[in-house]
Amino acid sequence: MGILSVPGAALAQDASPAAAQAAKAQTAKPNVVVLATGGTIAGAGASTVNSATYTAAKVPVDKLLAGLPELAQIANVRGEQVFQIASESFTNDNLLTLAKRVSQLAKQSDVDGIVITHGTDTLAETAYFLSLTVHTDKPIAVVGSMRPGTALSADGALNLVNAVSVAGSKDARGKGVFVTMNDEINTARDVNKDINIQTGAFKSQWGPLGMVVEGKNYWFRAPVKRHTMNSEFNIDNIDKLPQVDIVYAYGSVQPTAVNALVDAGAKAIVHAGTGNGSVADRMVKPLQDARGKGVLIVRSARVPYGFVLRNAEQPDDKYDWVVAHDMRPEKARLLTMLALTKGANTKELQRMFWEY
Ligand SMILES: NC(=O)CC[C@H](N)C(=O)O
Repeated sequence: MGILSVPGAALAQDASPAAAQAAKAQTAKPNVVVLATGGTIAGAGASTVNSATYTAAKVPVDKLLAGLPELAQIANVRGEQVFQIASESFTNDNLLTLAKRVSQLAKQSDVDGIVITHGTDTLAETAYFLSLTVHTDKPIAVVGSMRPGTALSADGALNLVNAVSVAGSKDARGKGVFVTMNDEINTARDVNKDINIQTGAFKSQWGPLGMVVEGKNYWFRAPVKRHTMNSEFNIDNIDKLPQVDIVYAYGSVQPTAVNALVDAGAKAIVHAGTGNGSVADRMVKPLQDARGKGVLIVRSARVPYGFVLRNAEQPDDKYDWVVAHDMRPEKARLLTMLALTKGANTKELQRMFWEY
């Protein structure tokens, strides 16, 4: 019998073997908490043809869950409204609040898995932050949608059902934090929003871990990088994140932004370089000067795929710079902030970029 066809609790009154089995299946259902933060998955548009023109973060979590009776067949689900915002407005404080709540819930014996509903714009950042900071082997699935629930072919309902299904499954334990959208199970570390108008928006350059179909997970690989239980960062011990900013490279770029950010107190600057993390000739000295003032310099690339090699393009050893490996600038920023909470130097930060 498929997981979606387990009979309801009402049968538990009946003493027949089938009813007893059904009652057992009922009590054996995992307990999954859905933490809602907003985004399109909680969005609403004026008409069914509004797939891209709508207001995000409108529908409260209880209404979202009530609209999906399928969830009750998979898990005992309850919701909590943590925020109701569009994810481009997420702040470091939002990350801390959310991760601390996830960590608290993960410690509860009556919680088997956690789902976070989230706007898609910064969803991959939040997922990576959770995978770096929450110490648990319980599955955490971060999910959003590309179309509001009011649109034709809305994707949120199935994405959410799949997220609950993955978060409630035993075979997802110990595999970290996932992004479950468009039937794929991607690992938080690798996944990014690569398309801004289609439902297949989330991609990992190293491929998905697996797929979830009709309530069953099909795994093809597992993450090899450090996460959750094996992370040296623990959200329970982090109350503040340092200022780390990103400087974007482009033709004719000038040092204005780097200098302003150093003056504004940035503790590290992630340089989103061209190509293989290359740095314009006129930017090298300002970045070296920033490093001279104690600011960490992380060389990443604005190119979405591939990775940045140490001492290629720039003499990182000589300048005491760090390379972000395959981390996109916005994810490199998160790891750098966390490293700084531990007082990491450039050598330690570089080690972290290889390991996480
Ligand atoms: N598809 C979405 O969720 C995008 C909506 C909004 N920009 C957000 O990230 O919350």
